[in-house]
Amino acid sequence: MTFEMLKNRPFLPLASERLLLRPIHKNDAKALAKLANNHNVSKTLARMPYPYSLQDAHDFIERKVREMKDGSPTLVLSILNRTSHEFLGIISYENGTLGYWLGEPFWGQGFMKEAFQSFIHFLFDFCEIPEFEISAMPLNTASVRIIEGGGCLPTFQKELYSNATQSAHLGQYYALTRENYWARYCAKDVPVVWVVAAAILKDQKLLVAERPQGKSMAGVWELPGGKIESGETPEAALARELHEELGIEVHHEDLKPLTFASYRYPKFHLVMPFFTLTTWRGDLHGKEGQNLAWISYSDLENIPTPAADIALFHKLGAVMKNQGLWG
Ligand SMILES: Nc1nc2c([nH]c(=O)n2[C@H]2C[C@H](O)[C@@H](COP(=O)(O)OP(=O)(O)OP(=O)(O)O)O2)c(=O)[nH]1
Repeated sequence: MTFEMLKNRPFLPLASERLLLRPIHKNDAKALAKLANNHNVSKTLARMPYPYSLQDAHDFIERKVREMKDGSPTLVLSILNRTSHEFLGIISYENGTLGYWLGEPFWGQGFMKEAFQSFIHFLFDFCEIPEFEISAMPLNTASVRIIEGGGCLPTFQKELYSNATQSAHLGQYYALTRENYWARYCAKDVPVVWVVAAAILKDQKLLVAERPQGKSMAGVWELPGGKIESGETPEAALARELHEELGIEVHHEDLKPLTFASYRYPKFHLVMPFFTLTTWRGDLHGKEGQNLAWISYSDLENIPTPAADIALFHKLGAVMKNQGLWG
């Protein structure tokens, strides 16, 4: 996928343990202005003005939303608390350069490290960017730790002019290539986990299930399915899982293979054959107390999904919308 391909498609929010990253939106203006109007935040940033008014926030958001719509290589995402949806800050990629800031009340809790990891993984994996550049003022030690801890390598030093302090400071520049990122990310051997999942479609809607509390990735919405047991075929495993989870009977001939995911999570490598299903027997209902939802294509921008599913949902959208099976 490239930035051009993100155009005119729903942007699936990026979910991590505590955070949600999604494109900046005009409703963020008030919270953004409140957090940005803080000299402690803007003094180590090159372009942020101080004081920062509500009008500044509206202008910034309007400009960035327009640039993202144009299909330019720009992603400006709001960092939100995944549960409360409170606005915490911004992370962005614009023409090869990454930038971020976090509101002062949220410093010192590892939020930016988490947002940074989730965002750069998406940029290298899904958007296939070849590399990015990032800079920080060395006096911003928290930021330097995140950048260096993320594997970025120092390139050169240059003066950075801070709008807020109206003065120039020494800036350290860094870069990270896709090749170096993957080499580092994949350096550790992790187990391969085989999972099978289904896109169940009815009346132009897709069924998704919320991962319950207590499981990994709790609260994200996934496709029904589960782990393939030893000796099982993907089809048999899916039929078993759908019977256990949804009380339906599915036969081999109901299942149409669509694509598969091969996705590296930090602790395991997921391989997930992915089938579509439009016919089954029995009354479909959640048998394990899980929340279920029938969603349309545009609803995707409002539900967090496992990172591995983002590409699957796009593929599903491309195929099923054409066939008139998903609206
Ligand atoms: N069922 C399903 N699982 C998915 C999807 N996307 C995705 O990354 N997964 C991951 C989440 C889990 O780590 C694994 C499925 O395991 P599971 O649902 O059978 O088992 P589990 O949650 O009890 O296992 P675990 O995560 O606690 O290890 O695959 C998806 O769309 N559907």
